Amino acid sequence: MNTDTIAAISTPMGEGAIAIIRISGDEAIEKANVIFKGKHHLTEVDTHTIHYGKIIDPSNGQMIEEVMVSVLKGPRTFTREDIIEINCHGGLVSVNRVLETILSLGVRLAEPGEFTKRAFLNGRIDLSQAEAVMDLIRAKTDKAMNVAIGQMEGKLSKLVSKLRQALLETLAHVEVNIDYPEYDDVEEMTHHLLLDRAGFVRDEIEKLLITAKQGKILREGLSTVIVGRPNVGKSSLLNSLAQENKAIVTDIPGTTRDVIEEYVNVRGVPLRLLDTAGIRETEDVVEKIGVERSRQVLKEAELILLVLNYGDSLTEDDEKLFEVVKDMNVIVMVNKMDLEQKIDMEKVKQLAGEHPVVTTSLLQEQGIDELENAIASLFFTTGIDAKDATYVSNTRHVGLLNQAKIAVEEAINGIESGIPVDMVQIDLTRAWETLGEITGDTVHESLLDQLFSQFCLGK
Ligand SMILES: Nc1nc2c(c(=O)[nH]1)N(C=O)[C@@H](CNc1ccc(C(=O)N[C@@H](CCC(=O)O)C(=O)O)cc1)CN2
Ligand SMILES: Nc1nc2c(ncn2[C@@H]2O[C@H](COP(=O)(O)OP(=O)(O)OP(=O)(O)O)[C@@H](O)[C@H]2O)c(=O)[nH]1
Ligand SMILES: [K+]
Ligand SMILES: [Mg+2]
Repeated sequence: MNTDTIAAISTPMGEGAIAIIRISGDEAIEKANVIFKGKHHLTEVDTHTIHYGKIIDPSNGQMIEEVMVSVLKGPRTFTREDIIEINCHGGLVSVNRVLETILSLGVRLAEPGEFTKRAFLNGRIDLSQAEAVMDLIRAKTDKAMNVAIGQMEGKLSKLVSKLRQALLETLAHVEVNIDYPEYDDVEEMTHHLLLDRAGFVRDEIEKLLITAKQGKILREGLSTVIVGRPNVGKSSLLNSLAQENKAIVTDIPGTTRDVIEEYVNVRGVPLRLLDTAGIRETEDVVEKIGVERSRQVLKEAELILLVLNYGDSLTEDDEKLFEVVKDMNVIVMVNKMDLEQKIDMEKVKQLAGEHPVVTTSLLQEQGIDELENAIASLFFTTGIDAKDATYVSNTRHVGLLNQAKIAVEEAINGIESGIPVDMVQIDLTRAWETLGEITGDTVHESLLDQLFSQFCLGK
C-alpha cells in the first residue's frame, strides 16, 4: 500500500475568501512544521487544534502566507492518517506557492480522490460509502443529496452485508450436506433451507433493483425534453419551471438554436430539463443543426413535454411530433389559452391517447399547477422518501446487483431441479462475491484506480 505523504488544494480553484491545503500521511505534521512559524511547533501541539502563524519559504526565510493550521492526528481523521490543513487567503497565486513549498519538501501531489481512497484503504469507510462522497459533491437536487447521505452513512452497505451473511450461512448448510451425504434427512432439510434463504436474498435484491430506477432519477434528474413547433412557448416553459430567465424568449420563431439545460425541482421530482429548437422543416442552416440536435436529445428522454399552440390550428409538424414520441412518457401541454381558440381540442385528445393533456397560459401564469401535478403523478406515484428508504442510484451497483440476482436465481433453479449441491454452492459463492464488490470487500486494484480517479483533485 502507498503510505507516502500527500498534499493537494482541497477547495475550488479560483478566488475565494479562504482556500484549504490538505496534507495526509506519516510526515504531514513534521513537513508542515518546517514551513510554519507560530507560537508553537506543530509537532508539539495537541491533536484537533488550530494555530495561527505564517508560512515561510525555507530556502530564503521569506514569508509567503498568513495562515491558520489545523493539526489532526490519526486515526481520528478523514483518512485515518495524520492530517494537516492549512487555511490560506483565497488568492490563486499564494495558495499555489504554499503548495509548491510543501511539495519541495518531498511531499507528493495527491491524485484525484486519493484522500477518500485512503479513507477506504484504511478501513474508515467502505467502497459504496466512498462512492457516496462523490455523489454528494455532484448532487444536483436535494433528493439526490439525501440519497448520497444515506449511502454515506452506510445504509446500502448494511443491507448488502446482511445479504452476504445470509448467503454465507446458507453455504455453511450446503457444506454440512456435502460432508454428510449419507443422511437423507440432512439433504431434505438443506433443500428446504436453501430454497428459503436463497429466495429471501433474491427478493431483497429485487426490491433494491426496483429502487434503482427512481434512484437514478434522484441522482441525475429525470431527463425531460420540451418539444414543439417554433414559438409555441417552449423556452417560456423552461423559464417558468426554473423560476428564472434562463432561456431567451422572443416572438421570433427559431429563437432557440442550441439545447438549453436546467435542473429544476417539480414537486420533489428532480428534472434535468432540456429546451430545444422548435422542430420544423427548415432551410436555415443554423436552425437545421438545432432541429437535428433536438431530434437527438429526444431519443434519450425519459419524459417529453410536448407543447402546442391553443391559438393556432394543428399542423402536420404537430402530428409528426406525436408520432415520434408515441411510445414515450409524454405530457401534452396546450399553451397560450389566453388567445382565441383555433386548435381542435378533440383532435388533440385523440392524438394524445393515454397521455395527459393540460392547458396553460404561461403569459398569464395559468395552468402551471396542473402541469406540475401531471409531472409529479406520472412518477413517484407511491410517494418517495429518499431519507428513509435505501436507494441504489449508482450504475456500478445496479450492474452488480443484477449479476448477483442471476447467480442466486441459478442456485434456486439448481436446487429445484435436484442438481448436486456442490453446483449450487458455486452459484451462491458467486453471488456472495459479486455483492462484496459493492462494498469493496472483494475488489480489484484496477477498479479502485478507475473509481477514485473520477473524483476531483483534493478530495
Ligand atoms: N476542513 C475540513 N472540512 C471538511 C472535511 C475535511 O476533510 N476538512 N471533510 C472531508 O470530506 C468533510 C467532513 N468529513 C469528515 C469525515 C470524517 C472525519 C473524521 O475525522 N472521522 C473520524 C472520527 C472523528 C471524530 O469522531 O471526532 C473517524 O471516522 O475515525 C473528518 C471529516 C467536510 N468538511
Ligand atoms: N399569448 C401568449 N403568448 C405566449 C405564451 N407563452 C409564451 N408566449 C409568447 O410566445 C412567444 C414565443 O415564446 P418562446 O418561449 O420563445 O417560444 P419557443 O417555443 O421557445 O420558440 P422557439 O425557441 O423559437 O422555437 C414569446 O413572445 C412569448 O412571450 C402564452 O401563454 N400566451
Ligand atoms: K421564439
Ligand atoms: Mg425557444
